[in-house]
Amino acid sequence: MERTFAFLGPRGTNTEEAARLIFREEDDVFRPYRTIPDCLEAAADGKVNYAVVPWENSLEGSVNLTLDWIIHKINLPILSELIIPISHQLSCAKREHPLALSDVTKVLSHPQAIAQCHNYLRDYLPHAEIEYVSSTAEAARLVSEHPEEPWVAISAMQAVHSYPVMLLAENIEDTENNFTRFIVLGEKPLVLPDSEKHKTTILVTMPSDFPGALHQVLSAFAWRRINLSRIESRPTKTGLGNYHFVIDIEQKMDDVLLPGAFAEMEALGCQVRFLGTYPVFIKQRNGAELSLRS
Ligand SMILES: O=C(O)C(=O)C[C@]1(C(=O)O)C=C[C@@H](O)C=C1
Repeated sequence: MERTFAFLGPRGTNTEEAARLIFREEDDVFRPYRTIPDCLEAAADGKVNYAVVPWENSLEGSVNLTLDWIIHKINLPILSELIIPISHQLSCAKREHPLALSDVTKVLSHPQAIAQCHNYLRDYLPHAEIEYVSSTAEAARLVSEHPEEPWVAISAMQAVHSYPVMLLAENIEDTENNFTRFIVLGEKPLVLPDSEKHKTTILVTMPSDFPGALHQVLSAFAWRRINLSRIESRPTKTGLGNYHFVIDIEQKMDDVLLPGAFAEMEALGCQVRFLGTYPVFIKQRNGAELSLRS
């Protein structure tokens, strides 16, 4: 049966690579959208079955736009997580001779990608202006459409192959430990391969003026020996100092332990919203195939 996936486009983004790595049925259809909110809204409005969006990067931290849209705008469960290594390539529009780095006036890319290449940019392109665009593939596309301009793009290799650009430098990310987590959201359950690793994500909103609230929330997990892998705070947008907490729990939803922890937090006056319980798939840097970290 056909499954449709919205991804942050245009073709050649890291998000598209992540989506195509895991969803490989013959009938799987991938549709590019211009922004992360567009992807999420397309899934929420039923224009596609699922949205695949970036969620967290090992160098730059959370993708706040994704967090905020999930917290404030849509109500779709997280169905799966994909973690892939990210490498960035520098390219210019196809021309007779490669552009000299000293002649480059502008570097285009997604803000997360620029942040992951700070060292290279400081060392080799300190004179160039930075222009943030909606995705790394959009940067390659824009650069390819302006061959008369001394511009370069930072993008994935797939974008270098997808647009008329030429490679100037390979793997310019600050460290090899550059991984991005992507999540898949949608209304219908997804048929996925088995995974050894699972997570559950919740959103906790504390009552205001409650001394030690965060400590008590954490102790609901600690004394049950439940492992957490991330706590991210985001403003509730109701006033300075008010926060939601997105909490990643290193296990599947169960019948006893997690409901017990959630009930304990609710008894403290916290609101607990369940965002999903899902398998995790990880591609190692040197593995051609998707593999699971044990
Ligand atoms: O622009 C892309 O290629 C994306 O898929 C987005 C994105 C992100 O938002 O983090 C994904 C992975 C990299 O971390 C850089 C950019």
